[in-house]
Amino acid sequence: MSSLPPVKEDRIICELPLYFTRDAAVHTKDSFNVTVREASQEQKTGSNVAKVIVVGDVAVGKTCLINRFCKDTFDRTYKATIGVDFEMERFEVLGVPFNLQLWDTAGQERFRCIASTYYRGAQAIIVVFDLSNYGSLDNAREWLEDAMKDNDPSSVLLFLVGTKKDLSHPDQLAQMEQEAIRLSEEIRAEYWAVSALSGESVRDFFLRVASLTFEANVLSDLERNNSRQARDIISK
Ligand SMILES: Nc1nc2c(ncn2[C@@H]2O[C@H](COP(=O)(O)OP(=O)(O)OP(=O)(O)O)[C@@H](O)[C@H]2O)c(=O)[nH]1
Repeated sequence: MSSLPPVKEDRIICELPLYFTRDAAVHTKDSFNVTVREASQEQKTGSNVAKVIVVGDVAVGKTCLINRFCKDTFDRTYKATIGVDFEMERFEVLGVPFNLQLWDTAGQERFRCIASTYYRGAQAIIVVFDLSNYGSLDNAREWLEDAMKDNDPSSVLLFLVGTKKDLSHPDQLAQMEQEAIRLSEEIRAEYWAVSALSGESVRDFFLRVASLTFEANVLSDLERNNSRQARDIISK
């Protein structure tokens, strides 16, 4: 396993459980595309996969963020996501194969209905806003509430991600980050600031998502096994 840069402490806002979440995940690089229909069927494959949905205002940079990580590309031309797009990314966490299903949803109002039908069963929600656009941070809470409707708040990991860090003037950035950190504390999300253009923090961010979702899956497997064993003992 290659060693990874340590996670910056100042990015860890809320107290998520930390058993083996540091430097644990490795991106195995052989990502693959499947259709949304195939992905929907794959949702039931169990603890070696986590569903992650990416939501946020139109043109905040959701697709670019995913493409920077999955394909190491960046496109300056805006192409709206229609409904949802899907990427499956492979990792190894502590040597164990693990997949992230990344659901890139449309920010445009007219596609919101279609996109929201894919929210159910998310293990992590990434709410994206644009660090050069105050309005997109204002709307982050509404996106989160929408994405939470069909999910269990006690088991979903939340991330608040400010994109386009390269565009922000330092003064504006400081003010936006202050506001974003306040919101992330309130909603118990982990806050990250990234740039898909430069690639800053993108890789660290997704490795963090992989590590935390892997850990959550392992813990819930353990819990299930323990309660099954307890039931077996009681019924004997
Ligand atoms: N400078 C800069 N521009 C960015 C960055 N990320 C995205 N962009 C630009 O912002 C625009 C919108 O990016 P998208 O990734 O398509 O936005 P989106 O959130 O997926 O948009 P919808 O699919 O409509 O919801 C594009 O023109 C990108 O080139 C970034 O980190 N820095």
